[in-house]
Amino acid sequence: MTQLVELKDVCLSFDGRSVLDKVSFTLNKGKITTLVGPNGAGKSTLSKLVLGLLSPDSGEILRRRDLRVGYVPQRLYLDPTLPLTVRRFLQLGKNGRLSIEEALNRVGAQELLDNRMQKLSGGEMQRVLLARALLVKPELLVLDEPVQGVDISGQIELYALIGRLAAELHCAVLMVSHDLHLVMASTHEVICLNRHVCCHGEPESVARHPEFARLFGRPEQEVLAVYTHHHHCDGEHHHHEPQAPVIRLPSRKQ
Ligand SMILES: Nc1ncnc2c1ncn2[C@@H]1O[C@H](COP(=O)(O)OP(=O)(O)OP(=O)(O)O)[C@@H](O)[C@H]1O
Repeated sequence: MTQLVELKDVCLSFDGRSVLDKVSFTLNKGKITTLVGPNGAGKSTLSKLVLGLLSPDSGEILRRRDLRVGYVPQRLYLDPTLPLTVRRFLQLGKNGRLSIEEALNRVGAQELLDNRMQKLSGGEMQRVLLARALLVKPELLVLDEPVQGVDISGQIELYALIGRLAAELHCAVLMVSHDLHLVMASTHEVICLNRHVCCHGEPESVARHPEFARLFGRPEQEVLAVYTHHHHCDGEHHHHEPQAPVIRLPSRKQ
């Protein structure tokens, strides 16, 4: 079965204020789905519904039985005075399906094993959080802003890494992102959310959708080149290379 989670007409209010209205979509094995939308659009809330941390007021969420889920939360508070190494941090979440070493290897962060968590750079921290999410050998990865605190080239690398992990583990990914520019090359589907689903589909079609333009600005206002990665195989080596922009998108205006 490729379908892992299905949301049907999900609604949720906080204190009488509607935050999500009739949201429906499915998450499938091997597919990366990205939620984009402005601040307060309900992206994190929707991720928590998918994870089962919140329940909808109405509508249905069908999850495959015993689904293994890895989660990278939007915020992680670490006591700056706590002497916590990466190894110890990962041991706290360990459940034995993947070793700590293998999880770190998969995210290219094996050399961080004995580093202090509080001393990690933004990109290193995100890799360690991804490694923690991999320990369960997830069938679904839920990543709430997995590139936050990372510079542009680091973001491109992280998105490429997430794409590789989804393919290697053949897992579904639900990712929250603030914008579509850099995530485009690594996602199969985009859901543009503003409390309801404004538009939904392949990244190129969402980028051209009038609702997306209304939320994020018009292409003529300011444009940003989009990174796309191309696969080159010369028989021995497999490369991922940044290429010239193939599509120009509006920058987000708030
Ligand atoms: N536990 C809660 N109680 C009350 N209101 C909440 C709660 N959690 C979220 N909200 C509200 O729900 C709305 C959606 O919040 P959410 O964090 O899901 O948005 P988001 O799209 O992830 O935003 P951002 O991009 O800023 O992270 C916001 O107005 C927020 O204040």
